Amino acid sequence: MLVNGIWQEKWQPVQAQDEQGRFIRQTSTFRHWITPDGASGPTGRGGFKAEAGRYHLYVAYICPWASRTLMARRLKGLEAMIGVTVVNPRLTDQGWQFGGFPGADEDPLHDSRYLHELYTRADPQVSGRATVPVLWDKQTGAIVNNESADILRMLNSAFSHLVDQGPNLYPEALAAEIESLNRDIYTDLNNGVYQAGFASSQPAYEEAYGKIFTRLDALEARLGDGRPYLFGDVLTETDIRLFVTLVRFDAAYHGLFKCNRNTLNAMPALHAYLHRILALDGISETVDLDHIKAGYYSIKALNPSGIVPVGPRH
Ligand SMILES: N[C@@H](CCC(=O)N[C@@H](CS)C(=O)NCC(=O)O)C(=O)O
Repeated sequence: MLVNGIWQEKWQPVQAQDEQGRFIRQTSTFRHWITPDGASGPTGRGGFKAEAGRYHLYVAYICPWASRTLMARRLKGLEAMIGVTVVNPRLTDQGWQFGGFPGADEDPLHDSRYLHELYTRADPQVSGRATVPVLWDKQTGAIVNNESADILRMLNSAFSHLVDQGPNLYPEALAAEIESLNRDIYTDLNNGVYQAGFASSQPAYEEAYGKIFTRLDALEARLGDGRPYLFGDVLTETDIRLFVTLVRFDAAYHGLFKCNRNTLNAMPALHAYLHRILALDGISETVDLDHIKAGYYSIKALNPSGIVPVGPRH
């Protein structure tokens, strides 16, 4: 991680913990918003007007948070508006690296070697983790935002006057229900799997494991009434937020993170839901199982041998 703009060599991919051994997720540093006219959004400062070709997304296919933004970019038809660069799935002691793995890109904008160089380019005094996703502004050389929940929401609406495509991922009429289910899915699943995987005590692990499978059982029942998506016929941002965890479940969380009561194959409604979303136009291209497995299984603290399991293949 970075402290006052200096990369810390003793960086460990295991994140902060509380006194009971529970994993604690760090907060994001850059919180500006792209808006149709450049006015400021709910957080951060203004000056980031929606314009074709001005912004660039840095992502990792391994990363569920980054994948949210890739999915939104695809669903909203923004590929021609916003470029994408995919980092190497294996975290190094310098954090995310460009190139050096099939499907990983070099940095097309600054020829950086590591992602943290973008953070210090944007703010020479920055402190914090150099995480993906990063939404970069080519015009001012700034990081607009590195919080996937914000990016997902701004991609839904900021460019609609330029490209009118895809579902409204955040319909006003569902806002309260979306916020509430987002919270449950984040706590129990998106972050819950990391809490299971990075727990450093038996009770912390079991607490996370319990939350994960209670939530999966509830979602299996919810989808069991035949609805295609969580809120019925329309796909929302909540579906994206659930999908990114489900699509990694059997390949990474079941084995490496010990979320192993069952695989998702054993939950028919969730399994069908996962494949329904995967079959949407362009979505399978936002998922790369080789990156996902290589990335998660390169976490030395959890898998010292670095051996990557052969299965599952899809
Ligand atoms: N709050 C961030 C979290 C992003 C995040 O944790 N990304 C991970 C990859 S899955 C990362 O870049 N980790 C590197 C690090 O923590 O140094 C978001 O949702 O955008």
